Amino acid sequence: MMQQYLRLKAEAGAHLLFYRMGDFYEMFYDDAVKAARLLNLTLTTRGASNGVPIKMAGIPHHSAEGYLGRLVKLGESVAVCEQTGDPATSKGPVERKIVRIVTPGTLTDEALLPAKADRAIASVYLGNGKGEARRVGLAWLNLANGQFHVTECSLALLGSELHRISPAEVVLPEGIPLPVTFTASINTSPSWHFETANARQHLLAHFRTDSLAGFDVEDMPEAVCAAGALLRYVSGTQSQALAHVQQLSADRASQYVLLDPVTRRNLELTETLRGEESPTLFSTLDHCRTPMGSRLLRRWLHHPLRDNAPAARRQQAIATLLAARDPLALQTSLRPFPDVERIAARLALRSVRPRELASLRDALALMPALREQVVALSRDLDADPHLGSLSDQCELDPALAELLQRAVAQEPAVNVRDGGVLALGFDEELDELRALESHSGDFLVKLEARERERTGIANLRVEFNRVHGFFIEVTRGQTDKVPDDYRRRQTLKNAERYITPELKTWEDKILSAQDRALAREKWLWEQLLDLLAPYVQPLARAAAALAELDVLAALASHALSNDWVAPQLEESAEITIEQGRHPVVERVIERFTPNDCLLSNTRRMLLVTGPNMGGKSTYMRQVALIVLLARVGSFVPATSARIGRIDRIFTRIGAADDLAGGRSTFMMEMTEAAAILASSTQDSLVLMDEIGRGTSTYDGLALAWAIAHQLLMQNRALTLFATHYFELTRLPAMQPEAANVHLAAAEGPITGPQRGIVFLHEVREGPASRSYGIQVAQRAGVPPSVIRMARRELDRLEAQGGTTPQMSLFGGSPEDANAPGIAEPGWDTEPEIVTDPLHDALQSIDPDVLSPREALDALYRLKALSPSSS
Ligand SMILES: Nc1ncnc2c1ncn2[C@@H]1O[C@H](COP(=O)(O)OP(=O)(O)OP(=O)(O)O)[C@@H](O)[C@H]1O
Repeated sequence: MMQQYLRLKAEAGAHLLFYRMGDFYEMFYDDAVKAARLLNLTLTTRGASNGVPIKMAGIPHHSAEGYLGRLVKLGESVAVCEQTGDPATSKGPVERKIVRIVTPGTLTDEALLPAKADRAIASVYLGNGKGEARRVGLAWLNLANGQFHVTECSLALLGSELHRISPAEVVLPEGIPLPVTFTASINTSPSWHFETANARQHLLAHFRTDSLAGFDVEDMPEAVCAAGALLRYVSGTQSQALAHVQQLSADRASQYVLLDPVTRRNLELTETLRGEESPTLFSTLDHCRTPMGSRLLRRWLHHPLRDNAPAARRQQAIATLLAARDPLALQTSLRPFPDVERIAARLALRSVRPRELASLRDALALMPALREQVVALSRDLDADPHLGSLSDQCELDPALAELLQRAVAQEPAVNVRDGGVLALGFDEELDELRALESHSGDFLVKLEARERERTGIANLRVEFNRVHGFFIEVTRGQTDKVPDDYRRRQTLKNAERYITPELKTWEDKILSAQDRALAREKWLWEQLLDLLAPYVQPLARAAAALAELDVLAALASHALSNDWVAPQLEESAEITIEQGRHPVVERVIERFTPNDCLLSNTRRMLLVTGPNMGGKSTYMRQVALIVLLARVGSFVPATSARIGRIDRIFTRIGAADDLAGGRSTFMMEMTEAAAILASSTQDSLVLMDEIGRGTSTYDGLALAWAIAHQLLMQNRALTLFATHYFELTRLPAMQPEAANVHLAAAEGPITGPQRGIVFLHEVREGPASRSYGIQVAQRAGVPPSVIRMARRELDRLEAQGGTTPQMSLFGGSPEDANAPGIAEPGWDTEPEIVTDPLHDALQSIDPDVLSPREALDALYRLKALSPSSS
């Protein structure tokens, strides 16, 4: 047996091997140690190999799904091996085979999949070029709905693309590490699977075509390599052909508004910065009634569209639903629909469950009414072509509904192996076998009456149990009345159990009828799956339409209840928002103050100033989210908005240490800024929040200045630049394409909850007049003695005028910011940094090499340079 195990383990490779033994799946050697640790199982031993006991851990087969789910969540893959031979006829160990491989990216079982999120598997293939010329091919497959995509990008964009696709598992050629940081389960395939000829051949064989021309991927050689290898890997994990994977679609970078990983995180699209599920943009908008709708909404939010036409189609459909005041009615009609998308996929993989087919049957009965509802909408309102085409997509051959009606039991059992899943009348032979079973009750009652009369034993009973089958039970006091043809079957404390020739004959007949009925039902089920196979593609199309209707209705109902409007989509990059709100924050605070935003060809940068807690970050994020929503095709939280074609959204907001990646806060900040400077264009929206604050004031201010300069003059991106450096507010005076705005605040009462400062959260033109840092600190509960001291220090610094590091950097004071005629650093030249002799002297000291005497001298020198000593 161990030989057989070792052969199968070699086949399973790095995957854990669940080795079926009776009612258990056993794991041995290192697999047992690992599984025991991950699943908290008891580690035992069985036999020995070379004198060393073999480690073993096991799980009951009936609870395997739960354990599989836990392992997959931890990023493990499992090869499941079953007994395929008949133990009765086997010589030696019964034949076993690996029947499926469960990996994090190839799940299709409902119990293991999250309902509202996709779990795709991706493969990455690195081309041969160098630097920018090096292309990366990416392919990804969502096995639970059959969608198969490819794309190509530069190495620099690989991280962004992986975050967009968000696969649970990545497959790489053996020996090639993933060249970017990305959290997923990593598995490998032989490198030759990725070779062009092999990969193409595999794809052609799968799609049964002579060329890939029909898929429009001929100009993506690296992606084709990745796709071929991926399909081969995934096929290897399933015991079925991937019949539902019928299309290969090319994603082109120009289709979507590009969002880098940091921006996806900062905008809290589907996960908060703390990694929670809500409140996020997705959790706020997810009024979908079906899981497939929720998954599509999630995909839409991560794929804002660059072109206006497809976004406008969605917007128009939402407007149509709103004009008919119908989103709620449509949502009510959608609610009873099951997850048709995943049912269609499992149908293709022949792993569909009886109850799923029953729910599909019930859903199909509702389909005509739903279609009529959508058609009526588009007809009443001068025909909305998009809604019309979604309704057409939902049209299915009535033969499908009829077949399911005929075949599937009204309330089928959970598993086919339990029987009772096919409807009465579907198959004559099955009905006869079942009739035999159901008549058995009658027969037994009659037999019992007859035997009581024959033996004179009034309390004689005919019964059945799983272990002993049918028997006649006689209490101990009556056993002397038992006739000769009774054979003893079992002795209990107070009774004897018997069998008679007549009862034995009956038992054989019934049990064989049960077996035959089960076998017949299993066979018929397979036939049914064959009959349903041609409907997989139409069902997948209908599921896609249902999902889209669900998302459109959800967005419409959110727009209706929150007063959102349809943004006008423009060809040129511009952002005009009147009375905009933050879509998530407006739901959680009572009175949200709306704000405008204007960014255009002649007003490309807004320098946003204002106190801490004033609302700068909220304002910037709300602008980005309104742009993103508009590009998704949704309505937006504003009284009016005009949003142009934006190619990318970049954000540099706050910063977290990347301790795992070995980068400090400041390093992260600069890495992100570098990426923005390298890639933003005049069609990009850039949010920069307090860049440069992670280092000394001089360095920080100088960097912030230079970065703002570059963004405005070179990249020419539409930029919101929040800063506490007042010096930057001078830019507009020198460069009219920049403008100052600030978040207004007012001095509050000395005491009470509003003490020190009142935040108005209102965006006003012009720079902030002061920073209110001390007032915010006071509100935060910094002790009064510290606040008093800070105030004194501030008064002293202000009295000195122009000696704060910020002011000295560029000369002059912030009050002069917009005053004409002041000598400014040349906009086109580097800002001149005025140095501080005390600071310079300090910098030149290296304490590690000074003798005590030299240290004392240095201290005197510094003291002499200090301003207060003069
Ligand atoms: N427009 C608004 N209307 C009402 N409340 C708002 C508005 N904008 C922000 N707020 C509230 O003010 C709080 C602070 O906002 P935000 O974090 O945007 O300030 P900030 O200026 O970026 O602060 P810091 O500079 O300290 O990061 C938010 O938690 C929010 O509740």
